[in-house]
Amino acid sequence: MNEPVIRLRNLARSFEQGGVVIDVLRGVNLEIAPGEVVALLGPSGSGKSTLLQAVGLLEGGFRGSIELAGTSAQDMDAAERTTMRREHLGFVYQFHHLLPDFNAEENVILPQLLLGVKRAEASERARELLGALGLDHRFDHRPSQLSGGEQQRVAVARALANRPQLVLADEPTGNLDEKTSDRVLAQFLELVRGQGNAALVATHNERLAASMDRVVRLHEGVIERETPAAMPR
Ligand SMILES: Nc1ncnc2c1ncn2[C@@H]1O[C@H](COP(=O)(O)OP(=O)(O)OP(=O)(O)O)[C@@H](O)[C@H]1O
Repeated sequence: MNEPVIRLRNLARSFEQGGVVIDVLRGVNLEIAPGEVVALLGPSGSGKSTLLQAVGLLEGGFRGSIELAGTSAQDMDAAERTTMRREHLGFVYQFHHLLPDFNAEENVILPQLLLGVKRAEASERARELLGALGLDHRFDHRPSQLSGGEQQRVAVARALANRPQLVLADEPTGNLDEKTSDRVLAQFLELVRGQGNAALVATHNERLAASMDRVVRLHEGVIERETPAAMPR
């Protein structure tokens, strides 16, 4: 079997608030194979965002182990985590977090420049992705000049620009109306599959989840159920 892009072992995270300790993640075990698209379902407060933050190497304070692309995140310092994120991960959030002073194309070019890609090549890649998402006519629009669905599609293009091995999406279309949300998500999944990226997508949408390769359900900080059966370990 191919080496998983991500391997979580006994991942745990607690928060202390007002002297009370809340165990949000209580021993999560999860592996995602290259190119596998996984839905992360669970009631509000079950720890989906916390799990995505851990996998995205965005926050410390976790117990257990995280291996990304065969490398343990345990001993990485902040600079190494940033490099891992840039090289291996793409992020799509509920709110697009695009840079307001840059146009759509520039927002997709920037993460590539940070990896040392030449401007002309980065521009070509940005246009190819934006074009695939139906935004040919929006290259030079700033985020404020785009609709919510268009903004989110630019965010999708940005997340995929560096061909990440794993795309992390946290309720990626949660702030859009249902029809737009369905359309953007379908495009997102099509692109992810077309490029062979693996993805972990937190969502409340059961129908959408059912269209992915695997559904993982988080309940009170542990993975309660997986459909279809988990990969053999
Ligand atoms: N920095 C923090 N300090 C204290 N508690 C936190 C912190 N971050 C998250 N929590 C708590 O952890 C729990 C899980 O939060 P999380 O955002 O991971 O859930 P979620 O499954 O993503 O929920 P939703 O579907 O509503 O987005 C919540 O009870 C939340 O209050």
